[in-house]
Amino acid sequence: MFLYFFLFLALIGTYLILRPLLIMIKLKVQFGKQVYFYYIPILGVIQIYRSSAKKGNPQQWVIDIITKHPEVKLIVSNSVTKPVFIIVDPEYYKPLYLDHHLLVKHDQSGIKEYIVILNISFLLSKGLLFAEGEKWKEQRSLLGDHFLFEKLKERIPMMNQVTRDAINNKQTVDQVFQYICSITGGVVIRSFFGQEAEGWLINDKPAQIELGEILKSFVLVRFSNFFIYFKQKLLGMKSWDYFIKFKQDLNQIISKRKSKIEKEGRKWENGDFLDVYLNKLSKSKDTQESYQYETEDIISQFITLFLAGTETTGALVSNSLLFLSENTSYLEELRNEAKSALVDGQVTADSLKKLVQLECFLKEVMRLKPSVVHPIVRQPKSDIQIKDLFIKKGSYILLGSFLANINSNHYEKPLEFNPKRWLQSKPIQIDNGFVNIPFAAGGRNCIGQHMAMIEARIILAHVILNYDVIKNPELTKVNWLSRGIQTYLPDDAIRLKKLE
Ligand code: HEM
Repeated sequence: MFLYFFLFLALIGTYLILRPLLIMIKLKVQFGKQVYFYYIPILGVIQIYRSSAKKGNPQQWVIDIITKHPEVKLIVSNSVTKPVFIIVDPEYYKPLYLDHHLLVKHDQSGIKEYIVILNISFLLSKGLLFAEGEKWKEQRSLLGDHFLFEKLKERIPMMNQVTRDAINNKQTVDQVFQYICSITGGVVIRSFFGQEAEGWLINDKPAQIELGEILKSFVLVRFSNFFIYFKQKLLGMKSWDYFIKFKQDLNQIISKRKSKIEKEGRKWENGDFLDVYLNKLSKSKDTQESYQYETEDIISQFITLFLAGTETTGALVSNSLLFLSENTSYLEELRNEAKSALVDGQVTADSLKKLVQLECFLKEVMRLKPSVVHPIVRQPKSDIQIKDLFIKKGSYILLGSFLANINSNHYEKPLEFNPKRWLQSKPIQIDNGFVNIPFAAGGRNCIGQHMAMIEARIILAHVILNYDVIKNPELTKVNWLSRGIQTYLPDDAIRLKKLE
């Protein structure tokens, strides 16, 4: 009896392990050369990305597939017993961006689980990135207008100031990514809390630096395993009390603004996100609105914007500096453009428009080394049919456009770094409007995209006017760090040295 039970379990186990392979074979029969499949029992796509990362670039395996086989529309692999669909053809992923309600964000490495275990749900759950349904809609409509250029341009002087303060403090820079993130993080903090967060220290370090470190350790747990979590718990490394401490700090900052309003009346002179929230908070108490805002909404949204806006924009600027260190003629060209665009040493709303070459440069960097390679992994809420492709509920989906962006069907010499292509009338040969979408597309696209592009232009203009950008002489080959599978980052590749 026991033997039959064991055999039964073994049969089920074998079926589950082989199930993705059967799906891949079926797709191969249906699509022929247009489907590429890569099956590794149980480990699947995680193992493929890991071994590619060990060779210096986690994305190299997919780049190789697309370079050798531009006809591929779909790469299929597995994650334990589930199929993973990497959708390459824009015609297939476009409907999913447009109808984003068909999919749900997948808790990639148990982030929600950790949040519950650690009792730190205030961190992200109410923020835009992870909220779903009505809660997401409400938050998006509350903040949407404040991310439009007309509103953001009021923040341009602050962005100049934060960048120039950082530059004044540093003669040479070795840790370029961290340095740039201290600027992009500073901009998010100031955009959210205005002057109220001036001088905010966490563990005696500037908040924009320490907060980045804390979130990194959180992300490390997210992308690693329980072992690290317990190690941190048992050995007392990077205590989770940090989270509690900065929640207290944030509560204090919010209370300070509230009492200021009580004393001086509501002036709205700050125009920062805290104002937007406090305004909403006071109104939703008076009226019987369906969604009642609380202080935790504010904290959660701040952490979300810091997480979504700091390293992404930081990676864009750092990656741009690497390309500049490899091509000094571009460096000179962009310096000249920046010099002529600045007004009294400041980038203004008008001078931003003159940074045309710089904008093309950033676009080309994002095409080849995107700050977000894929949006967060998705799962269909129920079985879906996209054209002739059927995807079962619960499968994993990685949406494009990184692979479309390096495909010879869409670009001439796709792997060549050529910012000038963006000055051509038709840089993308076949384009359904979804080939070059570094900020995703549709209703769930990046709310911070204009802010990111304004910031990146301002920071890069100031940095190249003040520093020489040098490739790390000790490095023979640039390795690209894998932060999950999301961000592309050159490992310790550049140095900055103040110009005489
Ligand atoms: C170069 C910089 C940036 C890039 C490449 C980028 C890219 C993206 C992408 C691809 C998404 C879609 C993610 C998904 O659906 O899984 C996204 C979402 C988001 N981004 Fe950005 N982002 C950048 C900067 C920023 C900035 C500066 C902010 C705000 C301070 C921001 C805030 C957000 C938020 C809140 C979402 C979630 C939006 C929603 O689900 O409604 N991002 N971003």
